[in-house]
Amino acid sequence: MAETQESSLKHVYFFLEEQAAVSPSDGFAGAGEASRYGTVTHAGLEEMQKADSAVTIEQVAASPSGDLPGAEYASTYGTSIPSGKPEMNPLAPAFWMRKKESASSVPALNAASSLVEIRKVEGKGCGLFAVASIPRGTMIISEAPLMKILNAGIHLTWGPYCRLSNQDKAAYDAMYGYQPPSIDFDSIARTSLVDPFDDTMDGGDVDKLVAEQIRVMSTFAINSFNLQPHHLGIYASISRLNHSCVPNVHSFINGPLGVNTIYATKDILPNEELTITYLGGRASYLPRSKRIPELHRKFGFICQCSACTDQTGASDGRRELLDYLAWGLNEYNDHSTATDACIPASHAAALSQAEDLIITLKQEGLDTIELTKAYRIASYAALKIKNYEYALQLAREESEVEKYCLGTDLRDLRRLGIATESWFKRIYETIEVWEGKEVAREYQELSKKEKQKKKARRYKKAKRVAAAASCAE
Ligand SMILES: C[S@@+](CC[C@H](N)C(=O)[O-])C[C@H]1O[C@@H](n2cnc3c(N)ncnc32)[C@H](O)[C@@H]1O
Repeated sequence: MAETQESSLKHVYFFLEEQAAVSPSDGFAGAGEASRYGTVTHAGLEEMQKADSAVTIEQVAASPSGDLPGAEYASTYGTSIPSGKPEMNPLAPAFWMRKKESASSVPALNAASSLVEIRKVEGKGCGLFAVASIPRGTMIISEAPLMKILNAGIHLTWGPYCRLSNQDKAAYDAMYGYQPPSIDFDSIARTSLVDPFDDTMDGGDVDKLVAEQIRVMSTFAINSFNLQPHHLGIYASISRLNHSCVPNVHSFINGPLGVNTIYATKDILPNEELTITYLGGRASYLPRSKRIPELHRKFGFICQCSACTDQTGASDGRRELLDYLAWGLNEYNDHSTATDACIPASHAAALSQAEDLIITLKQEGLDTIELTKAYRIASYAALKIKNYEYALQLAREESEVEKYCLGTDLRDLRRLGIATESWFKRIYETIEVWEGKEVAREYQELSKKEKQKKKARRYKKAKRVAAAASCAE
């Protein structure tokens, strides 16, 4: 059991690796980081779920954000991104820009949402912008992929592209494209896609065809998301989301629904740009001096977000602290000894460290999916020291963040036993084992009441926001 718990702990911070799914949402930590923070696949979570204990830290490894664009080309095309990482672009290393100017004409967005529209943005091509006030927790877009391919090779884009309807082809053709110089698109096209024995084409025809295939492949490369477990997908609207190191929306690939959902993780004002993070895992916590070159190397742009332009050092200081806190909590388990100052050696110390992590994430504006995992660890530690009320309060906080990042249709997470709902169940079971049925029932009642109070407060706030918005109009 000790071994199971420890290996599970390795995954507590899998989300740190994940949020990339860049989305093109959900990150870009280097391959070397994988062993330190661990990554969790659905299969891995299922394994973790098998461990049987009243409360084990595997339950802490909560909500997946495994929606990020695929890393799966890595093996085929030689990038160093480990498979399964939620990176926005599997072909990321060393992109060079192919057609930034293509954004000069703004294509009509077949909007998957009436809350956003596509606009040109100076220096970024196009992006998605709010056309109304969008309160935190709003599901802004729910979109099926325009096209998806098996993540076994970029050459697989050509066939599905040719079969797109004219309308979908037009949406695809309007998208932004890069050619990563690290990938030899030309030889992929000539060896995998052109029949060398076809003598009906002359050399000029072949070159034209190859150029067209390269265009299609490079568009897919920069705009695709990782659809677990085996596909990559490109979205007419969602692939238009630009990056910020302080994002205001979260992308979640909801497998059972077959859609990518975009939720507002902050209150968004009319005309504000919607942004996701292309960075995941520890890469999010890099100081700007390292983050900026990393984004440039992988995506070909210089990030000008508020964190990257902060010259005061405050943002860098917080990210350094986040890295320290998160790494230590990742190493924490029921048997931790303080071999390193940042690894909590007791549950009380872990609780305090997780609280610091929560506060710092909020201060840095990273109050998105990472926060659910921080709450889960804090709740786990509180439960271990038998502070049941606090454990439940932290679980309710987690549940709220889960809702505003992922929504409520979480069939996959429930099936895997990693949704907050399952964590609540585990807390009650643990109380029952340790304190008896009656006490567990009392806590359940108490938590129900607190949930209702919270709901009433949320409702009042939503009414206030709606009233303020109608006054402004
Ligand atoms: C998935 S596309 C995003 C949509 C794209 N801007 C468009 O016009 O369709 C990714 C590309 O957008 C641009 N981009 C994304 N975020 C950016 C940012 N914060 N600053 C500048 N360019 C950015 C980069 O060129 C990047 O390679």
